[in-house]
Amino acid sequence: MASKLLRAVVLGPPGSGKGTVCERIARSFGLQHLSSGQFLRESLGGGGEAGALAQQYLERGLLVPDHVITRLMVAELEKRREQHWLLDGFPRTLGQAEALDGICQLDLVISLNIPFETLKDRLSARWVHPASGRVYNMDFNPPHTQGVDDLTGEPLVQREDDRPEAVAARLRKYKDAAKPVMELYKSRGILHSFSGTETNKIWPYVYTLLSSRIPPVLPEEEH
Ligand SMILES: Nc1ncnc2c1ncn2[C@H]1C[C@H](O)[C@@H](COP(=O)(O)OP(=O)(O)OP(=O)(O)O)O1
Ligand SMILES: Nc1nc2c(ncn2[C@@H]2O[C@H](COP(=O)(O)OP(=O)(O)O)[C@@H](O)[C@H]2O)c(=O)[nH]1
Repeated sequence: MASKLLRAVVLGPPGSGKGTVCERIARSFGLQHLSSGQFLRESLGGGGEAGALAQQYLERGLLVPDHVITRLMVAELEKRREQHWLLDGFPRTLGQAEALDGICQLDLVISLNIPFETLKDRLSARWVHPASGRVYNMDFNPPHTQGVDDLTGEPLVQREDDRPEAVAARLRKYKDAAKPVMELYKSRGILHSFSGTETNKIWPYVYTLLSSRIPPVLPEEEH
């Protein structure tokens, strides 16, 4: 078993289950789940330059410019040089992938390939706790009490860009930006694609792949 630090990325369209799969991997293998969306949300209101810049984009549901997110992610990765990590939401463009290449060598890229109809259904049933980024789904993982976050009891909200009218355009945009990123990782032989409509069915394959690189701290069924 390799002892070097694992550098992994999970790619997939909005609603594909990146956050859900990353949480399971983080728990099962004891590695850090680093979500670019989460870092951006945390940077807002902190008085910093990155936060002020990012806010203008997030308010409008837009991707932030490459240099803003790259600077933020590089700073976070620098703090975690001695840890295994897994990226969720970054890189999202070829420019970001090239910047990431400048600071590390990726071992593994997991791509979640989920049918469009499934994505639409999931996003319209997604509810989030804005402060923490915790995500619920009214069918798949509902909160204990309807409409409120399990840990804080604060209200859950539906994101504007999860409305069905906004989803198709969002998915198209994702595809255009992600295609060259996937091609890059495929050409390098580190891309592993998983297709299906249910995270629970994809999970055992993801677990097996990860187990070949890093020892698990929890068995597959205890994610
Ligand atoms: N790598 C990135 N490049 C540019 N903008 C980003 C990046 N990551 C996140 N953002 C911005 C734009 C996103 O709309 C916002 C929130 O990100 P995130 O929580 O990952 O949700 P998302 O819009 O990607 O939807 P989803 O969780 O459905 O994939 O942050
Ligand atoms: N019905 C159903 N919902 C799922 C499944 N996997 C994840 N979800 C939900 O689908 C939504 C999108 O998942 P998320 O992990 O946020 O995806 P991301 O946008 O790629 O990070 C969330 O509400 C999840 O709880 C699944 O297998 N079935």
